[in-house]
Amino acid sequence: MSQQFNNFINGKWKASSSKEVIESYNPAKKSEVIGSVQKSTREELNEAVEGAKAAQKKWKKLAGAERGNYLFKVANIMEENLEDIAKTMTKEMGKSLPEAKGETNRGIAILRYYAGEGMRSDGDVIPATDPSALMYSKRVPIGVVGVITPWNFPVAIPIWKMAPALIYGNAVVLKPASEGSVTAAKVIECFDKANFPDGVINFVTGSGSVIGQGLAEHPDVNAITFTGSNAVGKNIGVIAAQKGGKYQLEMGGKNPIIVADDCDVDAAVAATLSGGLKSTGQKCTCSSRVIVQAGIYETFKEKLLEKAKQITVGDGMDADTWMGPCASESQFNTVKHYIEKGKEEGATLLLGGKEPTDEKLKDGYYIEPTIFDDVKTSMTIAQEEIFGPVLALMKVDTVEEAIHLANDVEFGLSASIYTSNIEHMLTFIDDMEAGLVRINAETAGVELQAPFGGMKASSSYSREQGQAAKEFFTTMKTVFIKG
Ligand SMILES: NC(=O)C1=CN([C@@H]2O[C@H](COP(=O)(O)OP(=O)(O)OC[C@H]3O[C@@H](n4cnc5c(N)ncnc54)[C@H](OP(=O)(O)O)[C@@H]3O)[C@@H](O)[C@H]2O)C=CC1
Ligand SMILES: CCCCCC(=O)O
Repeated sequence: MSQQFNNFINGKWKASSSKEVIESYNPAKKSEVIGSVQKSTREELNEAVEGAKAAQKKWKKLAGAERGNYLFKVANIMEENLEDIAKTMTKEMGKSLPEAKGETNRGIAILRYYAGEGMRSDGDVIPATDPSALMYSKRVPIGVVGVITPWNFPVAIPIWKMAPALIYGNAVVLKPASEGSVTAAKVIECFDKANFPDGVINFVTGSGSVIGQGLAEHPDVNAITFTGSNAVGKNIGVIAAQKGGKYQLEMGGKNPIIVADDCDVDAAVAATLSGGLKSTGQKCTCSSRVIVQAGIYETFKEKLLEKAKQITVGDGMDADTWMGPCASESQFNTVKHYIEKGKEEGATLLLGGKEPTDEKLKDGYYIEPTIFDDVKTSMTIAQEEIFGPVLALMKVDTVEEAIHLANDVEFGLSASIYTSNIEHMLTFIDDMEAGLVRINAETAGVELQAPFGGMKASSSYSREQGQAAKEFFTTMKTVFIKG
């Protein structure tokens, strides 16, 4: 059943003065509208920022424990609505229902993690040279935080930004991706039911170029936290820097998984398919380059193809679906463009590469699991983020060559190696230019309590999640008191 959501501004759900909405379609059933949100104007955005600025002055004065209780309440309310949120996610962006439930549970766990932060140390006592004086450091909030999020994790990413922002005393204005806005609205409903003080939480939907850009430009938005494409992220960083605001950018990835001769080949095959094709390859941490040592190449390739052929593609709501559709028509067209590019540039198409022939799948944005062989590092499909179910196999002679190739892209988010050799592991940990380096584990699957973020073009080098989030969502005062 299609649901229309208004903006949530200053504690009230309000329609936009534009009287226009953005409809969200089910990528598994192109004609099905699953819901709609407001196509908001700058005026609505300004009203939200103004409310956030006023509310934050009182919000920051609450005890951390009291702020934490609000987050605990949201977590409990989300738990009661888990099924509805997850089904909305699957229908809005195609992720399989088990993955959507997993993501929603992850959001709940993140809320509880940061709720606890309200009772933990927020500074250090530092001995002053004057023995009669007291000196200490104290973390304080930034003020109003703009949150701009993508469609691929429409619950977890908004929460892993909002929860730390809120617990450390900031107020927030969330602008979700248009493709994931109905799901995000369901999450905001849970925040609403937790009865936050008016203005602490704000939700304004609309096109990125109007509302997203407006958030980045607004002089009263003190910090912007963004996850999405490099093109948009870089633009936000420039705008934020020019106005003197803080910014945090998590962007694309072109993540390698290295398969060494001495590894558990079945485990490497499983990790390549799971890390590369789960969520239809639409995670910034998905594997897309598979760099395999010559000695195991043929065995690995044979096993990979055998398992890939067993993957069931279908509607994320169907229990036997392993891989759903691309999240949108535009993503579907992007993936098809890169597949054509791979063929044009001389890669060998081993598997897939087209829309499934199954009649049941005619009405969705489905692409078969796709595997290219003979991929050269200079090829477009080896260099650019496809964000779809496409794997590029590359052969090397040595692990040193593999690591060199793994680094031969502008991105540096996540990287894995499958090996039983400790020397290879240690060299990989030291030499791999990526924010997440994983041994005998797939490239996807960050844990909420650990720092998350990339290097090179993948990130602005700030880190999210775990204790690292504190660095971005607070600043430090040094206090000196003389009796
Ligand atoms: N690293 C990652 O985690 C992700 C990477 N990507 C990459 O980005 C590509 C496009 O995906 P998409 O989600 O559209 O990513 P975008 O970068 O286009 O969008 C991310 C967010 O930014 C908003 N936005 C768009 N334009 C602007 C702007 N000028 N100023 C401020 N905000 C803006 C979007 O709003 P709106 O949706 O309304 O346009 C959305 O909320 C993918 O194909 C993939 O390659 C995408 C998602 C996650
Ligand atoms: C923005 C991408 C987040 C990836 C989360 C994961 O790999 O589980």
